[in-house]
Amino acid sequence: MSSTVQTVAHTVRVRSVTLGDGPVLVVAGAGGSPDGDRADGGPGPAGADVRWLAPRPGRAAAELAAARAGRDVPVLAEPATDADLPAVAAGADGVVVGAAWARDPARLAAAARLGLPVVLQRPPGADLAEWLELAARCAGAAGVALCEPGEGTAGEPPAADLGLAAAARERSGLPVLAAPGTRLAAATVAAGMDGLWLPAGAGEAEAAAAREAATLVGALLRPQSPATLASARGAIDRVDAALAVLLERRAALAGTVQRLKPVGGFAGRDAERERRLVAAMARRAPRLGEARLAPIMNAVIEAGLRLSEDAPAAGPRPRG
Ligand SMILES: O=C(O)C(=O)C[C@]1(C(=O)O)C=C[C@@H](O)C=C1
Repeated sequence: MSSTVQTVAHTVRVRSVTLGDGPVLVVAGAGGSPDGDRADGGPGPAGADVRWLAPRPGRAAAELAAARAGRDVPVLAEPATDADLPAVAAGADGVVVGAAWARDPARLAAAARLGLPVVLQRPPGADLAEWLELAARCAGAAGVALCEPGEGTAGEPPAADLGLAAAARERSGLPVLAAPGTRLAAATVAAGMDGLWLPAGAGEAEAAAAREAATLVGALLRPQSPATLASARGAIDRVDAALAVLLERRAALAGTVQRLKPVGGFAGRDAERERRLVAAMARRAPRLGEARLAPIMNAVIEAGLRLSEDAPAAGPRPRG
């Protein structure tokens, strides 16, 4: 593939996206069993930042081409056989070394030599030392990212060992993807993971939950240092998304307070309470400080009071 693939320290560039710096990426597609579910080039869930394809033996070229058709999303490919490597090199933006390949030194080396970024899954039962030792053997790769697939429970998609994945990230400095299963998207982002890996079979709802966790939890917990206008605006958009959720929640709570106070609304405004909440916020936002926060919070408070007058029933009813 003629796509640009480059590595910056601790980040791995996969065509148009970067793992390890910037937003948490949603990676969706194949895998999920020790051998990797071999999938066709179907569309995968909408909203994924990266596709993960496990082409069937001998069909890598055709299935990669089908996966690319109509969607400008970077594609990772998990080869089935050694004979598929040239097609992967030609048609994928990164190569996945799945559990079935990771412990085969010749195959690991051959995958790394393709010159693509490598996504190295932790083989079943591998401890941190073994996983990082395998990563160190990826000479020639255009960067290495780790993927923590977790162990499956009966009837459930696998969920990552987040403690192990976080330790791998800290120890190696490499970006790490981890499988959130059906319930741990927010926890996976909070654990510092750089990508959420949704194995084959994940539907639109799981992809949407992953995207939401990447946006909201990422905005709160993931430091960003964007270098381009587009990436800086993307980071602002994520922070604004989190702010919107919090503002809506705050307005509902303020509405509850209005119904609980002896005198609610603008008539019951409490200047001392407002001053104290601004001072408390300034301790978490020292660069903005009280003087800049005060007018912001005044606008927020007044919007809440107006909402409680316009739509008094919209908030939750106080209990007891
Ligand atoms: O805490 C209260 O008394 C409220 O009515 C809530 C609230 C707010 O939105 O935080 C709104 C108006 C008051 O002047 C102070 C604070």
